[in-house]
Amino acid sequence: MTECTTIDMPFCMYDADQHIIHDSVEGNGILMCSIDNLPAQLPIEATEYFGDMLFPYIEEMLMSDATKPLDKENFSPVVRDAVIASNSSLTPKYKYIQKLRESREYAQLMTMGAKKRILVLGSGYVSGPVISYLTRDPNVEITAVSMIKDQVDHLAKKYNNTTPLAMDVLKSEEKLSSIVKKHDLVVSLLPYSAHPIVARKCIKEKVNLVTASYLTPSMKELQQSAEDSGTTIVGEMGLDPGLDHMLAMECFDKAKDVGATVESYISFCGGLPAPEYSDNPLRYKFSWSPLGVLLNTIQPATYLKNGEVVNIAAGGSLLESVTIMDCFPGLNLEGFPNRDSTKYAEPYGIQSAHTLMRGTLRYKGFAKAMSGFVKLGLINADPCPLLAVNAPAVSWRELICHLLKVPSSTSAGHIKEIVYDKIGRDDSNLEAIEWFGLLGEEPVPVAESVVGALAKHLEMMLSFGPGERDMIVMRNDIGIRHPSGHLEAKNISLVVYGDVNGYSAMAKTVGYPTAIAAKMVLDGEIDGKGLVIPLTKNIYGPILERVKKEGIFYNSKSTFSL
Ligand SMILES: NC(=O)C1=CN([C@@H]2O[C@H](COP(=O)(O)OP(=O)(O)OC[C@H]3O[C@@H](n4cnc5c(N)ncnc54)[C@H](OP(=O)(O)O)[C@@H]3O)[C@@H](O)[C@H]2O)C=CC1
Ligand SMILES: N[C@@H](CCCC[NH3+])C(=O)O
Ligand SMILES: O=C(O)CCC(=O)C(=O)O
Repeated sequence: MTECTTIDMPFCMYDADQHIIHDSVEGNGILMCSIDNLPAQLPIEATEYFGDMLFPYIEEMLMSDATKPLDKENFSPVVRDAVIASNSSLTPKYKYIQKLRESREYAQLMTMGAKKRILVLGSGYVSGPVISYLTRDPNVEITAVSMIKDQVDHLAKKYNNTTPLAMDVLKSEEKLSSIVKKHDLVVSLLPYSAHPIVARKCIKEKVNLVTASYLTPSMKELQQSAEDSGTTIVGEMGLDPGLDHMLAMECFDKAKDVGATVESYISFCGGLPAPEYSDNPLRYKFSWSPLGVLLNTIQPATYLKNGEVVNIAAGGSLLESVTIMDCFPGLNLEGFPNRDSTKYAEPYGIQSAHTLMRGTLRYKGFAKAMSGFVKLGLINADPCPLLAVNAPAVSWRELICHLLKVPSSTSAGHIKEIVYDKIGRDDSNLEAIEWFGLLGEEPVPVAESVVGALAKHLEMMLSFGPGERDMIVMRNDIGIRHPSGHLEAKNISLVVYGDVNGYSAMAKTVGYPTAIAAKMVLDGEIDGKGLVIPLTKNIYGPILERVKKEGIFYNSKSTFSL
């Protein structure tokens, strides 16, 4: 139907052979009635009858408690049988709806025909270029999945051959399996903690998987089962980790080819606002998962410096190990170590290096302001029932009182004094805490943890506005000893700016390598089984070449000394 019939003209005739609609009820065709304003046209008797039937049940419905499980409610059978969903699940009588939905989605997927199907999980900061790149091939069909329907619907409207699907991947594992099975490849751009669940489904269904995320211990546990099932699981395929590995390996392999030895490797990378948009106390705006950014500040770190292993404890100590970085002298940068760098000595094949360090770059001032948040207990991922969805709302001031174990009736001046002591009586840190409203009356967002709430709060204050852009800066410094005895100090710089009102630099430098790798897996260009990261020439060679076509360029310089 191209339009609805009306109360005055309730019928029309559709002649499918001729593909014409006419008002007459005579002649060939199907008699159609598609009035779209029926509820407003119900006769008054029907409304009254319905009201009379409903009335006896109103009181028990009003008195019910929606947070209680259905079987704990004292409902009459009529009301109980009318409850379609309770506590986020369909009630037993209505479980069939899930089956109907699945068969509809399955039918939709099947209409995609003989094309290659890719399941893209997550529609956050870096997903755009992944879908954009993959849908350039008209033979690729994407199913884009995320929790919020509007977000995936938006992606589906923006890109060709993209079908949206809103679901919570972690709450519907059975459904996830059935969807994975219907695809040729999965690209997971979910928060990294979700990847092992997705990877297990992929292994079970023998569907290859690509992520931009670190291969964490729980991913590494899957090595054997992935190999046994013949599944390829590509990880660390973004910017950092990702392009950093590829640029390093290209350099190491070239050094080895000429009989040289790599003595040191230092790699720093930062996703930053372009300098003109760094005007806040953290000098930072989010271009990728805010929770990921915040949690990274309390990770432990290990690196090798001049032959000595340096360990930095978890809980924020790395913010104290910050150093001024002069690698891009026009930028006021600082750097701190990122995770365990030493574990790359072997996969990089540079076991003899005396220095091996990976780190994070920020504008100067980030680490100090962030350390104030750490000291107040705001970067804490433990479950916090105080912030649960059904708990009474709390303000940031009340949360700070709770974290500092002082009564929330404490006067504003006294709270400020206690906070000031807690952060080492640092004026600029106190200013930052006030700037972000953390002593104010604004309600704390609902979240599973304090850091989850802070991530949501900061994301609202530190996102890129219209016309603003981000940048990514990466710098690899490599010391290479040549057979002649000369030491080559080689630096590789990668600087990319976001497109104003287009893709961010982070989305491009994470999304394009991920998408290129996904296409390579799909086309059999990457065919290793088990866990794969981009350290071999057959992988990094084509990717480093292909990202150039997407505007991602790097340059290198060398100086030699004896
Ligand atoms: N290697 C690298 O250089 C980089 C790696 N990454 C990694 O890439 C991945 C994507 O990053 P980014 O886009 O910044 O992350 P975001 O946090 O912006 O996006 C995550 C997406 O996953 C969705 N999601 C979260 N939980 C579920 C769930 N249970 N079911 C369905 N959908 C869910 C989110 O939906 P909603 O928005 O509704 O919550 C959102 O669309 C992350 O793992 C990140 O760590 C990111 C940047 C750089
Ligand atoms: N380490 C850099 C880049 C991270 C990109 C995501 N892995 C930063 O935190 O800004
Ligand atoms: O996805 C991950 O592994 C974590 C995010 C990340 O890449 C990082 O911490 O730099």
